[in-house]
Amino acid sequence: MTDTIDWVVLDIEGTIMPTSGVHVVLYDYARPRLGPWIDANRTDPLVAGAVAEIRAEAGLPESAGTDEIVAVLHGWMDADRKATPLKTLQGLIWQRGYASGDLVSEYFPDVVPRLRAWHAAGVPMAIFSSGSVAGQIASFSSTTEGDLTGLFRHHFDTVNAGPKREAASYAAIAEGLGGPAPERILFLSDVPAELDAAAAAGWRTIGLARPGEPYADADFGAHRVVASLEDVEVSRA
Ligand SMILES: CSCCC(=O)C(=O)COP(=O)(O)O
Ligand SMILES: [Mg+2]
Repeated sequence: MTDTIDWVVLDIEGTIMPTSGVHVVLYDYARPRLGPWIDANRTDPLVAGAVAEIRAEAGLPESAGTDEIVAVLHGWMDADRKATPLKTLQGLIWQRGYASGDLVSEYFPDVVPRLRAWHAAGVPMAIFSSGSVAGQIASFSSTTEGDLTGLFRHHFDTVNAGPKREAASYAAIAEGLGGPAPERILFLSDVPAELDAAAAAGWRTIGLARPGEPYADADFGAHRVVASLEDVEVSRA
């Protein structure tokens, strides 16, 4: 089946990048660098704002030091809690990691050929991920397939759109895309609750159930499900 659409919006983890690429490669890169980054960039408004949010969310007193803040952040990563201030700090650290050559993104093998084909066919694409926009752009700038930043016209995260499991976030993204009819936006994600929220906003949805990924055996309800982007056909006509 070919979906005739105006936009494709893609999730990252589990949809185009293996979960291990985020939870092992990127999280392990961030873990030892969080404390030093906070200490070295205390006056950066992004860092100061993130630290204030972490204190508030975790109920830490003003007197709590970097070690206590980092312990909270490690706990959130262990629990895969994608809290916005954590994603802000990770994104800054990853930006540096990609720029220095420490990090290079790797996607599922079907992803880059498919995205390049859609781009060549004039299909507009955007990303909606819990990873910060800064982290997203950095991750597409240095990949095993070269710089892929030109494939995407927009990037959305939990700051400029909202939580991924709330329909209002998808309505905000539609507005950010210039207000196409919601049924002309196709969202691709591995998480059924995200697909539910997109569908509640009137979007078209396809679930990615990739073998070996955490949501491979999940109940996708009424959402169409594929195992690879090779099984997704889109056109703008
Ligand atoms: C450099 S982008 C890393 C993505 C990320 O941090 C993340 O948590 C992925 O979550 P998603 O919403 O894409 O499943
Ligand atoms: Mg995902």
